[in-house]
Amino acid sequence: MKAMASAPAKTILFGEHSVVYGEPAIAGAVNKRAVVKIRPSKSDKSILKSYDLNFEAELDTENKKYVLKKGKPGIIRYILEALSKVHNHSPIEILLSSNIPIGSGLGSSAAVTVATLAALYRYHNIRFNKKSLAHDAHMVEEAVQGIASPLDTLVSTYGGLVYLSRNKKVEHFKVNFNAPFVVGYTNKHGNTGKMVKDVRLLKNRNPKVINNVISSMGQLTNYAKQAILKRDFDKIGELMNINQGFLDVLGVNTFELSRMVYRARECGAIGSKITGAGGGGSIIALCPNNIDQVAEGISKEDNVLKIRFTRKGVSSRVRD
Ligand SMILES: Nc1ncnc2c1ncn2[C@@H]1O[C@H](COP(=O)(O)OP(=O)(O)O)[C@@H](O)[C@H]1O
Ligand SMILES: C[C@@](O)(CCOP(=O)(O)O)CC(=O)O
Ligand SMILES: [Mg+2]
Repeated sequence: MKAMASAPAKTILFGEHSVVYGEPAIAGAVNKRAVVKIRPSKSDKSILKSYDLNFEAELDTENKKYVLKKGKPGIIRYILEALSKVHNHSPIEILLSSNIPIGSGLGSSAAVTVATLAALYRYHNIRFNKKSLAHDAHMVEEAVQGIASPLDTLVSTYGGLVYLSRNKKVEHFKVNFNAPFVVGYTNKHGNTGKMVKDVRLLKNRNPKVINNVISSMGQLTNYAKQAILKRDFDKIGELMNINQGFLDVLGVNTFELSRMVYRARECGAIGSKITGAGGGGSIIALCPNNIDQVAEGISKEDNVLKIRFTRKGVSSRVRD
């Protein structure tokens, strides 16, 4: 029996970090995916391989440990945590492919987690639905990172452009929002777990100021929801720029992210902001009239990722 599953990356338009404190957020699945294939191992060891990420590890699924043969370990923790929830420790081979830039604010950890869990459920013939999968994947991200909102795993599971409300209700935007966005990413990576913890420490040291900022970010997300429904690009852009200011206040901005944010605006973007946890990683720029100029401007010193929003969430199948 072989099982495979794939899940999309995402980009957060509004509400990263504040969503961790229960504020609303808006994020969309994008056309970059993580693919996980599982089959019985040819030896008595469980093996994890990724040619795309250039790593290989032997997994001790019972003790959540691994021996790294090649590459960087980070993402393995999400896979081991997923295995500890579902797998019976029989020796398996896991092959991970992904075209999502990793540690770049585009939700590679969520996509890998969702795809791994879905492939495992298929492999073990365990019934699941999107609701249970999104929940389990959120638990994995929380266990690995210490703190995590349900946003990334929800979007990666369901696909589409999603509004997550204060009371954790998921609404799918019906608008055709195949909007003119450019994503720029730097070679300096961020680490979500660390950034989320740093924001918490800042908030603990300055509760009155930071609590107000976080609730303003929630308010801003609700204004953005209205602007998206009306396809009012000027308003969306203005709100993205305010959101960027708030993210700077939270301490997740960097020199490289700022460079991309301002370069995008200089080249005609009507809004640009960090997307994801920051501390490195990506920005998103709204540029309805000049995508090419903005992409060219960013690519002078950083990288551009061509994205499209996609309705396609997780997908999975088995083969005998
Ligand atoms: N080349 C790499 N190989 C394996 N894991 C990596 C590599 N680069 C970063 N990681 C790990 O991948 C994870 C990325 O998750 P996260 O920080 O949430 O960023 P994102 O989800 O935006 O990609 C982190 O645990 C990080 O340590
Ligand atoms: C900062 C945060 O809001 C989003 C993190 O996204 P990413 O892992 O950087 O893609 C954290 C979370 O929602 O759990
Ligand atoms: Mg992540």
